Order: sequence, then C-alpha cells, then structure tokens
Amino acid sequence: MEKVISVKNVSKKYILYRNPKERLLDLIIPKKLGEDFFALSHVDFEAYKGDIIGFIGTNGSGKSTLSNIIAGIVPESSGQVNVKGNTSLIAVASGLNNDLTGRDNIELKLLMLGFNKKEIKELEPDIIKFSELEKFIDQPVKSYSSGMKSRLGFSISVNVDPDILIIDEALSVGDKAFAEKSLRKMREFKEKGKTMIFVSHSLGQMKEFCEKILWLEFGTVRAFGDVEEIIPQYEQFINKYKNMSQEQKNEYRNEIMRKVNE
Ligand SMILES: Nc1ncnc2c1ncn2[C@@H]1O[C@H](COP(=O)(O)OP(=O)(O)OP(=O)(O)O)[C@@H](O)[C@H]1O
Repeated sequence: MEKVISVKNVSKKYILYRNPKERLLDLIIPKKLGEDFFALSHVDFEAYKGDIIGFIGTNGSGKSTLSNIIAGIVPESSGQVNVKGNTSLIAVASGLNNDLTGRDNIELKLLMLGFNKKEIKELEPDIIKFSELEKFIDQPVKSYSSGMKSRLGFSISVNVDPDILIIDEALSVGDKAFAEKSLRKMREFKEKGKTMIFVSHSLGQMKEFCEKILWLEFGTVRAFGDVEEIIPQYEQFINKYKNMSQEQKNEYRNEIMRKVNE
C-alpha cells in the first residue's frame, strides 16, 4: 500500500492577543506579547492510498486545523508533513472570493489549479450543473446562502478529480437532497480508490462512510483505528463529557495537556 499522507510530530501554535493593539505592538517591538496557544500538539497520523478517514472530536479539538495543514492551506509550526498527489479541500468557508460571481470563482479556482482555458470551458458546465445554482451562477458569491456557497465549493472540488479529497463539515449545511447527491459522488470516489478525509459531527455519516477514525482531543491524538472500534469509544466519552461541569472539563483538559507535554 502506498503511503500518501504522513504527518509527524506536528504542532500548530497561534498567538492569542488580548486586543488588536497588542498584536500590532508585537509586530513592531520584539517583546513577547500575547499568549501561546497550541491548536495541535505533537500529532502523528498517516494515510494510505484509498483510505477513507473520519476526523472526530469535540469543538476546537483541531480537526479543521489538521485538515487545512494537510491541504497545504495553513502551515504547521513544527513537525513534518508529506502529502503525495494533489489535494482538494471542501469547507463551508473555503477559498471562495465573495466579490466575484459563482462563475468567476469557478474559473479562478481552476486557473489556480493549473487548468488551461480550454479545459476550464469543458469543466465549467459540469460544475454549474452539479451545483444546481442555475441563474445564481452569475451573481456575486456574497449574495449566496451558506448552503449555496457549500454547493459551489463542493461542485468545484469533486469535478477537478483530486487525488486526495478533504471534506470539512461541508455536508452539514444545505439541504438533504444535495447532501445525498454529494454522498453519492463521494461513493464514486471511494470506488475509484481515492483517498478521502471526512470531518463531521455526524457520527451516522461517519459510520456509513469511513473505514478509519482519527479522534482528536484538545489538539492531540486520542485514538486512531477502525471505525467499529473508535466510534463506540467516542460515543461513550461524549456521554460522559457532556455531563461534566465546566470545572471538571477544565481539569480533564489540563490533565491531557500535562501528559502530552511530559
Ligand atoms: N487563526 C486562529 N487563531 C487563533 N486560534 C485559532 C485559529 N484557528 C483556530 N484556532 C483555535 O484552534 C483550536 C482548534 O480549532 P479547529 O477549528 O481546528 O477545531 P475543530 O475541531 O475543527 O472545531 P469545530 O468542531 O468547532 O469546527 C480552537 O481552539 C480554535 O479557536
């Protein structure tokens, strides 16, 4: 089996400032202002060609950060990331220019991906058809609902035939019919042996679609394994976690962070 994604000891640090003035001062005066915050800490993860992997974890656990790093949209602060082949990320808020029309966004994205004019003209009708945006395709994206944006992003990403497809919560907005159609398209990708990463809070979709699960917790890897093994453990954890008080949750978080930094 060919390894297509390798993430080794990856951390992502953000500096949290109390206000914009502090951020600006930090740029001008080399005095350390702001607080370090690790969205990811020492993450190891790998994927092989044809793997279909779900990322799960509570809010803020680092799923989108890791997806963005694998897609090459956000740089890691430390560690090594190797990705073989071209990736396409579908996220609700990803890569669309609000001032341009839907059609211009399609053309811009395809140009950036290296398609020539002729190829763009060939692909465009399929993308527009799949998006079901019809007469809205020549309206500026800022007038679109989040579901419409997601449809446009999804249609571009699946029609450019990427080697690795990363879908971050993009199926949770928009209507059921489009989500079904998108799932069908993803099943086609699965049959073609493409590698896919799927970020979702819907455990039903995860069970239906994924083979492996990466469970992230406060920016660290809690578990990585087969879907049948990890999802029940996660469900059990969630039931316990949601009944904890804020204090217990903080204590739990601190304990995990202590272990990671040992
Ligand atoms: N640009 C940024 N600056 C500062 N902190 C950030 C930035 N981007 C993300 N974070 C923080 O990093 C942490 C991980 O965020 P991320 O979006 O990866 O989590 P997630 O698991 O995808 O969450 P959710 O399920 O809510 O979408 C969060 O605490 C978030 O606030």
